[in-house]
Amino acid sequence: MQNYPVTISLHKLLEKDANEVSTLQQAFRDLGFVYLDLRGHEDHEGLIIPRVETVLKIAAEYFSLDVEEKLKFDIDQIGDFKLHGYKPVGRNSGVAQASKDGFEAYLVPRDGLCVEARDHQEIHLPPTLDQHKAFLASLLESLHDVGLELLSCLEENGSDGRLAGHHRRSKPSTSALGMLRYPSLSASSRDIGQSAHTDVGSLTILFISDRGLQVLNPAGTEWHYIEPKDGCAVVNVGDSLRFLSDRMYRSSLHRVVPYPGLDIQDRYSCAYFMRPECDADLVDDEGKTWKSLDWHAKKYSIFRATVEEQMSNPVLTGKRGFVGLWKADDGENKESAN
Ligand SMILES: O=C(O)CCC(=O)C(=O)O
Ligand SMILES: [Fe+2]
Repeated sequence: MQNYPVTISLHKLLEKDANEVSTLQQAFRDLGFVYLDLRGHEDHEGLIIPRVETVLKIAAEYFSLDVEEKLKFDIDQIGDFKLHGYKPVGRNSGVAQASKDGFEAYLVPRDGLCVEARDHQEIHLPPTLDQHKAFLASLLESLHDVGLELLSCLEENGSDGRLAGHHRRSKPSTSALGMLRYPSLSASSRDIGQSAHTDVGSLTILFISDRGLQVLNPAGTEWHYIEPKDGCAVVNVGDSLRFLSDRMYRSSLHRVVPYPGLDIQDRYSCAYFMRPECDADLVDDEGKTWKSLDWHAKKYSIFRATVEEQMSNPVLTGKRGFVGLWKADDGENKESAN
């Protein structure tokens, strides 16, 4: 389906085009996903799209290192909140029953790079990334600004700060830039892709090099592929924005699986995970109030759980007993939601 999801122009949003703003709001109520056309969007640091392309090259250089080298910055060993560092392939549960995930990732936190961290610590990156620290920090800032613009457009009562006000530039948050690599995404392999999940934060601004991303339709019956689109990011709503908007905006399940008939090698993605300030209050579906930081920790413990544990836990998916398992014989037009 070529026009799925809808495409929103950042340029028009910046001009406060009322039609574009209402199309964005409707799309986030219905599906929680849009393409965001960033072509020509430039801030004081330059155009966004070429800078993202540079990040993907930096990511390729970094991921080509030996795994032992990369594990010197193991995300599970740096701090308590899995906000900074390297995640090897296979640490999370996978897309199929009893399988493991098929992607490696490096997460660069915003705190310590763009804003003083809660513990006042500076961030030390692996040498391959450290030489690009200022460049990465500036991209984090630019994408945060894009996110703030989107949030202000989502405030229904005319940009009253109700959403953007929980994501102030100068405040610590769990926001981070993720670089991801899927070494092999093929129906014939077992430990592949990324299992069905909703994002923990407010907005994810995602750049993809290849096919494989799927979103579950609002009826919960069918998976749709989201194809890469030139000059566009894929932007989706996460749990925190769903909670902050009193459940008005949808945080949809999505996953990364093989594309029928394709063996994809080295699929890269780059994501800005925009998340609320650490002490923002979030009220979950059971009426429990969480500090944003604690919601983050809770959710990450579920990503590491087995598929069986996930099935009995509604926190990951918002839907008890459903994790959207993929089967190796899922083919074209057969992407059922199990
Ligand atoms: O790599 C992708 O296309 C999706 C990544 C994603 O959903 C995530 O990291 O939360
Ligand atoms: Fe995601």
